[in-house]
Amino acid sequence: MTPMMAQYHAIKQRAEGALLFYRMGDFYELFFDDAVVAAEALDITLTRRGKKEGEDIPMCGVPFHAAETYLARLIRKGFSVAICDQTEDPAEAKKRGAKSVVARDIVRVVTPGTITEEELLSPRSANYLVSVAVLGEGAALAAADLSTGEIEVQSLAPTAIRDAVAALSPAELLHADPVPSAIEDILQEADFPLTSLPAHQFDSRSGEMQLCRTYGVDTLEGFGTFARADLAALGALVGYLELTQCGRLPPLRPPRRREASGQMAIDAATRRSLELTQTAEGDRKGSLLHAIDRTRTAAGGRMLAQMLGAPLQEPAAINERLDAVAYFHEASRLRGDMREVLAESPDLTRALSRLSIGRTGPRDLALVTRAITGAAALYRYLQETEGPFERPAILSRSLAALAPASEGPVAVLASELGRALKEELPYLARDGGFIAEGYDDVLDETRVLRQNSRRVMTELEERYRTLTGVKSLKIRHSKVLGYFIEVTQANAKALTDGPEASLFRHRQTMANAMRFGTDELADLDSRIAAAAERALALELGLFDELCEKVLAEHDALMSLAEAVASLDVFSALALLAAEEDYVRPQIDRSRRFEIEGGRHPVVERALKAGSGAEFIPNDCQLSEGETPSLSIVTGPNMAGKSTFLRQNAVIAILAQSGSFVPAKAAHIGVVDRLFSRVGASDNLARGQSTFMVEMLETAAILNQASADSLVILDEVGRGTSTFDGMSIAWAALEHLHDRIRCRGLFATHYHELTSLTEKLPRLRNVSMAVREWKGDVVFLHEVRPGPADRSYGLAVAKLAGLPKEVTDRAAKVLAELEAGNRTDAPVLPLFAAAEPPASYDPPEDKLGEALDGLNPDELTPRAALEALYELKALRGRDGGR
Ligand SMILES: Nc1ncnc2c1ncn2[C@@H]1O[C@H](COP(=O)(O)OP(=O)(O)OP(=O)(O)O)[C@@H](O)[C@H]1O
Repeated sequence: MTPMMAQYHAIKQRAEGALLFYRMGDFYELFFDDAVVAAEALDITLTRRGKKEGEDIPMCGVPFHAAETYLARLIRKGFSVAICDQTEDPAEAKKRGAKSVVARDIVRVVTPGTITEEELLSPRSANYLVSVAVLGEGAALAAADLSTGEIEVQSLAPTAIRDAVAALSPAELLHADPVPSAIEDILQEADFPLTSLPAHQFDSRSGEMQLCRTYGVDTLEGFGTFARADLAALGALVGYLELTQCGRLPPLRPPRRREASGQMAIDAATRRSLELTQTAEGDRKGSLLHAIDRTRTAAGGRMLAQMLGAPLQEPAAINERLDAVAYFHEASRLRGDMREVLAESPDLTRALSRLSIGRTGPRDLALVTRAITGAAALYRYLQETEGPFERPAILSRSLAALAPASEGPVAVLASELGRALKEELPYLARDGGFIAEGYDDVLDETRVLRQNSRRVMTELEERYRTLTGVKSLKIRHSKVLGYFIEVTQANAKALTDGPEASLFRHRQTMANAMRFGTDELADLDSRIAAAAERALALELGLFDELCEKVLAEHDALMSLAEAVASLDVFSALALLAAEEDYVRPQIDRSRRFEIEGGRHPVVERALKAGSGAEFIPNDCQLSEGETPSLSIVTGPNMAGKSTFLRQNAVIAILAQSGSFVPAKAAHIGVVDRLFSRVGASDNLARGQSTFMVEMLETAAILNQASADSLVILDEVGRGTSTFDGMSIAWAALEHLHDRIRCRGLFATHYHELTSLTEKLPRLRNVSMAVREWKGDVVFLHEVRPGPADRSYGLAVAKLAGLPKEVTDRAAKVLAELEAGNRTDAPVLPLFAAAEPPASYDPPEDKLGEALDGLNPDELTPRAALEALYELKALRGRDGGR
């Protein structure tokens, strides 16, 4: 093996699972399997270089200058790449002997979850590296966004991991190897890159030490209290960040605790079915987020996505947000002014992260300046405009965070950066020429010589012309020769044989010209070169100083960036409300769900863009006074059931995220958990039958929903034989009605279910209105009280273009079946066996009633203890009910 290959193998071993980009001259080369994989993924030529054990060594390479593009493609495909650079000057290596290899080392491992480059990141979504730790009964998720320096942790039960992971939608997930059994399934169905780390990296004790090391503290007490699983997840996460960044970590903010308890719980299946932030196909376009996003900054876009992904539960917190939206809703002039500033506001958060890891350039400094001046303008608008009502708390907080942009060190920083930087800036600091004239005296002096060189040269040229009498004599410059004198062959004699011949040294003979040098020129040349070098060194020094000055204000700038994002979000939501005619929802702790004239933002938008058809608004009432109720929705396919179901879930999410809602009026008692199941067919890839998936999901709902939940089910039991499916749907409805007593919407094709309203007092029937016209159906998309009279399946089949023979024949079969059914009413096998009581009485729930009668806020500790004894006793009597 050649010494270079030996070095390659030693380094490759340390790269673990990553592809190794091995720097050779102007290329990053890949060898062996890496080359085969990368050539295929990048669609580049696979060549060979040398042999190992008689076999050709496969190789492919990407040019150093274009490496980022290739890197981006590999990362997008889920690969990790270890960048191995030369760590010494090749000249140094030569000194050790002609055959010695240039020292190289991995300088960074680029993985999907640890990228910071603008080119690799999507500006409007967070890029989360997530680690999951399971320790016995406890589990934790830690998540970091390296591009913003944010890091957070949440403790949860192992059963809650799936939904929490879905909420974060990770760019990369870290887990222990061997895989804890609690997460085996989650990993199996993951559609994001997974990285396994040896189990010892998930050790809570060493995790704690790792965190203390990273944050430079002796104890973590100042950051709050952490469970063992938290420490394990955080420790593994931070350890991995350090490993991949090879020690160059941005200043991470102390881990923040994500309080899942304050949020509306939305499980993974619900997120998928409602297409909150992406469609089933994984596109942003067509998602709810896309339909409502009017933000103008990338950070605002990320904040909105975060809010929509984690709606709140606390009415006070929700109303605080709604106040901010209402403020901008009314103050349309202020909103317009601010949004013009926002449109020009750059992504300060990500620039700060790049600055702190040194992956930055002069343009990021200019970006900081623009961000601060923009923030100052926002501050002025907000401060000086008299609003429609007293400034809401959120906006007052933003105002306070923006204040430093107009005075104090941050404002000083902006003006200093403004003075320091030129208008046109190079991408890299090492290209030089970015510090403005007049900022630094020494630099200016150094530059004078270079700037004057043109004048000095013209003077010199004139002098040499007089001396030699050659009018066409020129002073020119080339990379190889530096400055030189050029005359035509014919004129050369004047220099070689003239009176001043001793002055001129012959340097080069060209076809038509002769080139000469003089001591003066050589001297000037080296002074100019030295000055340029010195100027660059000075500029680089100033660049570092400026970066340090920016980082000294890191925390203030981060708060500034957050305030700008928040103003963007609330003014964007206000604009949305104004443009799309949304209304402020009334939010409280009741169990009401009353929507008047609700609409679906995405379907409405699609209709507008497509046929231009009007969206028909529909009411939805899932409560009677304070008591929750359920609705069964019937009607033919294509009549708009799914849309109606989803729109109400979406309205609840929007409202609790702090947005106005697409409706005429809305009164919603906060929803603690939202379940939505609309079609389960897309899970077939998991290798489970549609029916099995549906049952698993229905089980999850029936086990987890509470009286504060909102449950939306579309055609449960569809994937099995009619009677089985109907029986299950029937029993599930009863359970939701009697035991859980939640709010819910239930779409079904089983018309038999509509008769359940006779037995279940808090169940209603609604249906999608349809008109028949000359044998064809016309969908009115209107929700009306009462069940649908029949299913119109045949009419829809006709609409879909089924051959006429088939629909005619089907009509005959249907008529026969219906005739048969009339004499022979269907018996549901499940209930036929169980003989359901004719008049249905919900079982008595003494324990529940006793609980309902307690108000913890009014109890003394002693009374509480007594109440607890009573409840225990009741449970004993109830036989466990
Ligand atoms: N309220 C509405 N106003 C106007 N058009 C609507 C409305 N609701 C639905 N539509 C239109 O009808 C189409 C079908 O709606 P949707 O998918 O909700 O029907 P469905 O009854 O659930 O059908 P299926 O039972 O086959 O799933 C939508 O794509 C939309 O174009």
